[in-house]
Amino acid sequence: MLEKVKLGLIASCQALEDEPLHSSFIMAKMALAASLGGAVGIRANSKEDILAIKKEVDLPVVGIVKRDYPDSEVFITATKKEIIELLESGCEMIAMDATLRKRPNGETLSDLVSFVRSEHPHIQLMADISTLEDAIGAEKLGFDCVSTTLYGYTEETKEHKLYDNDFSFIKDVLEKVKIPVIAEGNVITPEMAKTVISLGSYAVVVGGAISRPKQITERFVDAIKEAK
Ligand SMILES: CC(=O)N[C@H](C=O)[C@@H](O)[C@H](O)[C@H](O)COP(=O)(O)O
Repeated sequence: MLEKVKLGLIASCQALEDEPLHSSFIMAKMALAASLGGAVGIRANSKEDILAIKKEVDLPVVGIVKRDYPDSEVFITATKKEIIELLESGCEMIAMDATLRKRPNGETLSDLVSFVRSEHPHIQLMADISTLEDAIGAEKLGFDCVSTTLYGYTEETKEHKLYDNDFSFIKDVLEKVKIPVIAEGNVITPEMAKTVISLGSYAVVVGGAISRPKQITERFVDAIKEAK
């Protein structure tokens, strides 16, 4: 998958149960629209959505399963159960939370990586990181790439947005790891996408700004309010 998405746009097509567009049919159509627009890869949540997307578009998919657990804050591909679902989905790459936080059931990131590597070596692995330490740890564990997905979404980083200080977080990650760094999270304009690629990101993932109409609408409404 990595070869196919180099310097390109990965469109994240996700809608959770509480979102208006929650539907595998709609996510597959979103992916089709993204594909027609020139996206080179899709990021998607759940086996059902990925199966539907795979029928609609011929693009590589990075799959996740979002699931909440009572004993952990980790919710993106948290345990082996989610990995097994993704292995049945036909996705080319699996992304998982690669923060240093405790996982549910006492499972460990290193065991999950070893499981995929030993049993399914053709599947590539993306580390969803929130800090520099996460990125360095993920590279040591043998991930194929890191994505800045969780920067701004953990207790430790919640005050930050990816675009803060001219994308200083991405610059730091790019300096510290050799594996491809993918820019993801709050890339909300084409200019921002261009910036992260010029900084050296391997590819860029854009979600809400493409596939979450509620979020896009709110941005327009807020801008209009400022003009009043
Ligand atoms: C933090 C979290 O749960 N991120 C999720 C990860 O898959 C998605 O909800 C995001 O849409 C995705 O990361 C892309 O980011 P943005 O939608 O900001 O372009």
